[in-house]
Amino acid sequence: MINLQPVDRHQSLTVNSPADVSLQGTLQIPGDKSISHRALMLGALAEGETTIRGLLLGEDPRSTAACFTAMGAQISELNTELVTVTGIGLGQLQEPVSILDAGNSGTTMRLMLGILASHPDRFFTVTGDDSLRSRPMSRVVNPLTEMGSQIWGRRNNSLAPLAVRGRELQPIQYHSPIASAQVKSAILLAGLMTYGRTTVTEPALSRDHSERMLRAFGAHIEVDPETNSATVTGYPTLVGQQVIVPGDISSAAFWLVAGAIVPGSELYIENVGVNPTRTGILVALELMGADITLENQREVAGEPVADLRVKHSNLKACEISGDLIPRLIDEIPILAVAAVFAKGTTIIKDAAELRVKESDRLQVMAAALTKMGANITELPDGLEITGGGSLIGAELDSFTDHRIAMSLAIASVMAKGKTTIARAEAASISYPTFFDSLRSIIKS
Ligand SMILES: O=C(O)C1=C[C@@H](OP(=O)(O)O)[C@@H](O)[C@H](O)C1
Ligand SMILES: C=C(OP(=O)(O)O)C(=O)O
Repeated sequence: MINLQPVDRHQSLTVNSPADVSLQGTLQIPGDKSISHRALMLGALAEGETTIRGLLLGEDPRSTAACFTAMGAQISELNTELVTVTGIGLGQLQEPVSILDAGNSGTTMRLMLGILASHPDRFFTVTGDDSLRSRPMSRVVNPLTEMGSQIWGRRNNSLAPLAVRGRELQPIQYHSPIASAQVKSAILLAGLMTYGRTTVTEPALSRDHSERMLRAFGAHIEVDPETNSATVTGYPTLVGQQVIVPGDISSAAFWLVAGAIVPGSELYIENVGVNPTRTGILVALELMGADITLENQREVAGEPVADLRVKHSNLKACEISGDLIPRLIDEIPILAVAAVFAKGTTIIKDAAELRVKESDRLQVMAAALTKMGANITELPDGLEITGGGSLIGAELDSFTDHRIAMSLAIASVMAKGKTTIARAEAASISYPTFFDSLRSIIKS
């Protein structure tokens, strides 16, 4: 029997688990977080009305909606059925009368900086929560400064709170040192309001939702898959669109791993976005020998979608590195849990980026899984995990990181004894109904 105590704000999750259960059922997962942010932002910048179906109702898109409402976009009440954004047209954002708050959301802050920097003569201030105020913004501030923007902040303009005075910018050809969709998107969004052609080249391809959606809204976007570069031509007319947001594969990842590691399980996960720049989790789990099938593959509003079926299987270790990392960057905490139940030693490397997410995810996962009895070593840029196939309950903390809260919750289902996860409510950043869904699939 698993006893999963309810999680409310500021409460702990308690799981009592002798793992004599399996996971069974059909799951609908919430909308894709990356696509939700972009639909709200482009809807605000476009002319006319944008409709969004399937928006993620997590805290992060709520932060984006609040920021753009403060700058004059009309956004209807947020719900999953239908959200309407009445855009105000490219370059027309109003100067907000107060500080813009990106909350916990790196995507909101970084993408928005590109938009704000290119709005001449407006003044903006941007902040976020404790976690976001410690995350590096220089990765977007530097290229935007190269384009001529004026941005000030703590620690040599690299940490929020930030102040921005919008200006007419110059186009650049930027070679990003990191594969980051947030960096790429911030520059492309700045390039929308910059005469000429602005190009971003990245060392490996990161998620391409911005390129797809910008094109759908009417921007001129060229991509070169040979060089991983994307170019935007300034001052297009953006026209409101009908966006349908698929389910978030980063949220589905928790069920894919849970179904794979809990004996006797079978889960069916409907309506999952399977954009190739996001399917690294499927590649990694396939390398580990997971039993996952893609059904009903289709295209919905410019994004590939499928239903996923996962059944328990005996996993084996694998190596996850290189160009695969940006394709599964947010799934590494839950992949570490999978590796605990895989035969052999799994190596995850080239993933130093995890140290500057909502928490230092390498350090936090290594410490939490060590406390649960796993054989895990923190590497400078990754993790080394020798699968032992068993965990014990422990007192854990999410460190207010949503991916950590959910990864440890799945680990706790497989742990013998009682696990508590403090600040488990962090899950609501990207998956407000996560614990209800977990409760619904536990069968004893
Ligand atoms: O562009 C996006 O929507 C995102 C990009 C990724 O961040 P980086 O660009 O920092 O890798 C990812 O971790 C984040 O959850 C969402
Ligand atoms: C890193 C994440 O998001 P963001 O950078 O938008 O805070 C995430 O969702 O795991």
